[in-house]
Amino acid sequence: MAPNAHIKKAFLAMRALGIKDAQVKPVLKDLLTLYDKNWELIAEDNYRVLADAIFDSQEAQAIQESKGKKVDEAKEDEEGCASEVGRGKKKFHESIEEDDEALAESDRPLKRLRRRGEGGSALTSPSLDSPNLEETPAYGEESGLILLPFHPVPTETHPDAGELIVPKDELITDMPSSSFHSDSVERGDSSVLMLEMEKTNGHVEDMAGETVSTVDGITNDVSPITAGRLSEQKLASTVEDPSALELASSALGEVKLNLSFAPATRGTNQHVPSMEELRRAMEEKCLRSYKILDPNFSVIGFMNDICSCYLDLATKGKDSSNQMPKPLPFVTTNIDALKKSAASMAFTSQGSNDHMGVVENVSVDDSMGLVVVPECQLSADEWRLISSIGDITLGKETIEIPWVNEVNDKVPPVFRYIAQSLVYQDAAVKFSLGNIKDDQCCSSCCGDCLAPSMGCSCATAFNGFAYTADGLLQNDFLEQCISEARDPQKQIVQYCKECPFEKAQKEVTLEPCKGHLKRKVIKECWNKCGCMRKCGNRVVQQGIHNKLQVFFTPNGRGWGLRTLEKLPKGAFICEFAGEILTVPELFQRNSERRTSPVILDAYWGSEDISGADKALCLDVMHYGNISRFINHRCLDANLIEIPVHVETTDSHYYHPAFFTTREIDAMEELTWDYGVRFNNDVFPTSPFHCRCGSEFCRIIKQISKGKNVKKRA
Ligand SMILES: C[S@@+](CC[C@H](N)C(=O)[O-])C[C@H]1O[C@@H](n2cnc3c(N)ncnc32)[C@H](O)[C@@H]1O
Repeated sequence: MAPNAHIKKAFLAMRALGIKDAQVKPVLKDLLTLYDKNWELIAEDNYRVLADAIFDSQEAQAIQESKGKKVDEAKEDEEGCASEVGRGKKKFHESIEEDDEALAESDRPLKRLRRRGEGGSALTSPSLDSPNLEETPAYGEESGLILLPFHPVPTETHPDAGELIVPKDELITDMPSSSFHSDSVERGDSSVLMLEMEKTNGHVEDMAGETVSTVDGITNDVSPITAGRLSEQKLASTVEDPSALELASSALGEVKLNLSFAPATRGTNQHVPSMEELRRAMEEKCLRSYKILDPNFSVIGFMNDICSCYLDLATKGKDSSNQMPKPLPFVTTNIDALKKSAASMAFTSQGSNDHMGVVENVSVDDSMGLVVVPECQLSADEWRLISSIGDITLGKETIEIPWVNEVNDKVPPVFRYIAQSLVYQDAAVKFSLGNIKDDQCCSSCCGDCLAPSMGCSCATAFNGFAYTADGLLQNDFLEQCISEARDPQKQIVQYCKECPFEKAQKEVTLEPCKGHLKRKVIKECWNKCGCMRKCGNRVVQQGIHNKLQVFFTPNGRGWGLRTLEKLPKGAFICEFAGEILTVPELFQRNSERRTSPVILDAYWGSEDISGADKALCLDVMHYGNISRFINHRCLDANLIEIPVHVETTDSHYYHPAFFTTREIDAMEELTWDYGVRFNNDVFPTSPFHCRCGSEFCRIIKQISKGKNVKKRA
């Protein structure tokens, strides 16, 4: 690589960390000399050596400066400042010096991603991880736009305070220097949260308070606050007090902002929310409630919101918080992410960054920062997309499913999340009690049909229950399904007299049916049954319950779905929910397809699916659930799709449901064999070059077959 390309990459890497070029230059120069221009060493682990060297040089500089100050102080003491007046004067000087120190530190990077001694990669910028560096902003361009939810109200004494704050220089200028202690933020219940800025030597400075009104009208006693840099926060619980949460601290940890329960409330039915929970709750609140920071936004109001969020989370109770530990997604909050998203038009067409009080060089995992979004320029869909980071289902499932992109700046495609399939237009799917025959339900059951004493007609009509008492698939049943799907010897193929699929292609000469696999199906109990809602024969209808995550795959397969927890064999993951279309309707949608529809053909060929309207399929392109992100894997996929009857036993409609074919580790991608042949041009999805990585990959087999044929010829 040309030397200037190396330099450019190094600067880009540092810019992604919020380190200014001027800070990079001297250190890089030294490193090049030290390493004898060995770029390989410098670039290793995403320029970790360079970042560490910059941090080290900054720390050394800060220590040098503080030593200088101590010498000055000692001199002052020697000269004798013993009188009260003298002490007051000294305190004044100290506070000025603290401000100076903070100012001196304002050139520091936004955040050190990895503190010294901690493992892992120092740099986790998504744009750097991206295999395509071309996609990162060109050197010299502004790379990001974020704004801390912090906007002081202009006052007589601080007329400039109404301006937007640039995080990397964000001294808290609306508050006088020294120490801050706001107690008694009354919320009308017994839990009182104390917000305190404390010195790390353990003592909280009890300063004379002054009354400040907050945005929500609550009047608090607030004493002066020491200038600190929110962008250099350390977010962690304090070690000494497990119920206290450290919100922020200055770079060297001299000043900390802690959130703690008042002693009187300890031991009540409350849990201490994690910083991640709190941060996520606050991010959502800021996106939903504030959207764009208005000039009246006050940091005190913001801190009050933190307290009430904290209180809300704390009083939810331990159990509810345990149900769903909230993994913090790797969030791309910079403007480049949005430039490439559906929201791009809104951003690029309107105004320059200058209009928005712009900030540059944002560390993407500094999620206290928010994208500054001019609200009026975004469509509802775009808003939904941005705010679905924590839960792509937008609350439509009982469990949250976050999305993350550790590879590039892309955001997920716009689609409407639906937890249940919906008829698009012509599909004749209607459920009625009258259509369910007595032998197709278990009206005489009560309780749990899986209890041994029960003789349940739902089970007898379908050769026994498919589920175990643990809610997993019976192993025998699952193994049969797997071998029928994978082993051609075990497959029963049925042929339609007049295949709706061939018919829908409107070819002049109707092609013969290519055959449909006869499938094993599951019948669940439903509303006409006498059993309880939690009956063990109701699994798919209970919905998704595992911790899943949508993520961007690193090898060119777009988005995928993975599990965040270990899954047992035979576990239900999700159903394939989308628009219910007739096959002709599907073919009318001749758009470029990114998603693969599912044909509900489990019974085709075995009975007369006369009339094209009866042959149905599901399309997840515009309306769908999490299954729209499941990628294909040839043959040995870890999910299998099994037809499940819930509301009806009609053969033309069922729920295609995904179950695990084996135990799956946390963070493993969930895959499913679409059944695509790659040489079959009738499969209703756009062809894709398979990158499943399976040793049984059909495309690889085809390629090697082709090579062999050529060789023989
Ligand atoms: C149901 S979608 C899966 C989600 C999709 N990856 C996305 O980003 O939205 C199916 C599409 O994903 C891509 N895909 C799925 N499996 C793949 C594979 N094994 N290799 C390459 N592309 C794949 C293809 O573009 C396919 O049309």
